[in-house]
Amino acid sequence: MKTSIATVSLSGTLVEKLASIADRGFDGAEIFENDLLSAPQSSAEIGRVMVDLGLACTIFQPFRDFEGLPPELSERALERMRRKFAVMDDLGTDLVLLCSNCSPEASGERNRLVDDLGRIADLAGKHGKRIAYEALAWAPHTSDHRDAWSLVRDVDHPSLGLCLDSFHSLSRQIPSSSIGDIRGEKLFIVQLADAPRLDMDLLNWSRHFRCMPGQGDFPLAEFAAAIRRIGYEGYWSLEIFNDRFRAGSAGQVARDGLRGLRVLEDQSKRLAGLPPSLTAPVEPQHVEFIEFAASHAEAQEFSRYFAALGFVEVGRHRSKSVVRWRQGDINLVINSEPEGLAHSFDIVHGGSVCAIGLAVNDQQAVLERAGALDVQRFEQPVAPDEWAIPAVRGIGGSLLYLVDGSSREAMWNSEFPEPVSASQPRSDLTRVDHIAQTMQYEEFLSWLLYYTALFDMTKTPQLEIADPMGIVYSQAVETPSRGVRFTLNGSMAANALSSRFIHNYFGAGVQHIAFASSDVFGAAERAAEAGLPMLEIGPNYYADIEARFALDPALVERMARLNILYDRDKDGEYFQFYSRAVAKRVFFEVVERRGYDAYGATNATIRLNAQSQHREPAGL
Ligand SMILES: O=C(O)c1ccc(O)c(O)c1
Ligand SMILES: [Mg+2]
Repeated sequence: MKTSIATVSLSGTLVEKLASIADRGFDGAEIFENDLLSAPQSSAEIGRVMVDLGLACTIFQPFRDFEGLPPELSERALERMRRKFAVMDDLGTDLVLLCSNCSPEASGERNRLVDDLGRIADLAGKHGKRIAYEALAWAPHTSDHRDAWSLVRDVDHPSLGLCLDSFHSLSRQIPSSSIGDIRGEKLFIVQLADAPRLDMDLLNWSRHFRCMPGQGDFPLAEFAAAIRRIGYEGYWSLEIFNDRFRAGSAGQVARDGLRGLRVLEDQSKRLAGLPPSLTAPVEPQHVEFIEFAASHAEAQEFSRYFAALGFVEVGRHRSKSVVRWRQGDINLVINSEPEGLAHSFDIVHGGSVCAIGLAVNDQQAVLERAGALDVQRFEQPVAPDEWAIPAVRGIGGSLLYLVDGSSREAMWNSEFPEPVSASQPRSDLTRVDHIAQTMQYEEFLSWLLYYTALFDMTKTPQLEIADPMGIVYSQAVETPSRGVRFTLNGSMAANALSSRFIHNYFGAGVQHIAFASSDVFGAAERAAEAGLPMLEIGPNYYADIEARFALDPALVERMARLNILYDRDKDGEYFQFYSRAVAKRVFFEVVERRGYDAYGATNATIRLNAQSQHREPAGL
């Protein structure tokens, strides 16, 4: 697959954009005219920069408002086009993008459109140039790629072809099967963008909300597969108009773009019956362990919470200052080593989660996919007799260990041989239900793509949750069998809990951990008795759910006493309670799912308000 990205997708000056694009490994770049107009370099100099960087100029764009104009305007537009050909010579491209006409002066009369497109194609041909005609979704006359194709087909000129842009086609829900009618050699360029499904006007949706393949809701794999089936051999070019991306790091956006493109390449090849280009994604089975970095004092605080929740310290590492707590299938590891990654993590963030271990049945497959998708591998020296667990970098510099599902018992026995406590863990908590990670709003889509690209995981729709200090965006990524679930949270509001977390914590990280229980009432009862600092929920909530869900008053009374929250949907019922936060950072949740598959989003507002009671007066 020949890859490209439009310069309009990234932040920075034109030369910086091109450097980031080349750095990440794209084959080419679309030069957006505005970027060129505002650059201090001449077009010839930009052309040389691209050659030096090894980037092809895949297309020069856009050229607007040509076909269907009154004759005198049409002549002027032709002259404008002629001048652009000189710029294209400097840039080293023969391809220019012509957007369907949006001018109020344009006619939609078909014969005129065919004639005009024929004239501009002739002109291009004389200059050795080619024109890719694109139907803008909001254009008054040609807004559908099927219409654009019928014009291109009827003009039937070697210098006129089509540009397919997934945004314009999929925002209008044009069936991708219609691409089958296009002749492959007449498709001059493919532009790709994903987008969230939004109910808004097409132009603003396109100019502000496009995102990288895999970050939105469009059926891009079908779109791309249909293009493969007609034998398209040209560039696949990302064209992402998004305010957030243009405000963010060009390197990160370019990396995510290429990551999304590689995944799309693989998915579309599989759909089109071609050999896949990536190792198939692996479904992580479950969370094998969660590792906390903590000083000795912080370790005591964590231990107090763990013990109250029914965990027991079952082992000490044979050579390191690391202990293992256990209950059910949950392993919590506290690392208080005076050096190494956990220690650096503790210095930066304070006691917190520095690593997560996911059990997988094919470590090698995950590593291969990580390598192909530019996910950073983490390697550290291991002692000769130490169990080496491969890891990749995750959120906020934390680690994601890939634990071999078949040898995990042997791993625990070898690394934590010493039994510590004679007492048995309670059986209130069975497994890790989900892990909530909080990040800057700007990183949100990036981490969403990280999980869904690397693993066999899909995302739920994005939710907006009302924090008393602003809106928090929340979205989950989960495996098909729900063995692993992460919820991602980010906010633009400076004082929302998620933003206070990032501020307090110096970066993105795990904000809470939810454990599954098959007896949430018993678990809450015993945790409270054992002194777990509970998050208290006010009485109005309980009056409301009793009425809203027609619940038995005796049950509601019990929930109120134990601070248990409730939700119900078509699938089933959800019960949940929360601890207070350890050192104002990480907190714990216990959930019982009775057929329910979501995360109690309506209760998140209640929880955020309850937590906001504990906010420090300074606003932290
Ligand atoms: O929003 C626009 O005007 C615009 C311009 C060029 C494109 O290729 C496009 O898809 C949209
Ligand atoms: Mg486009």
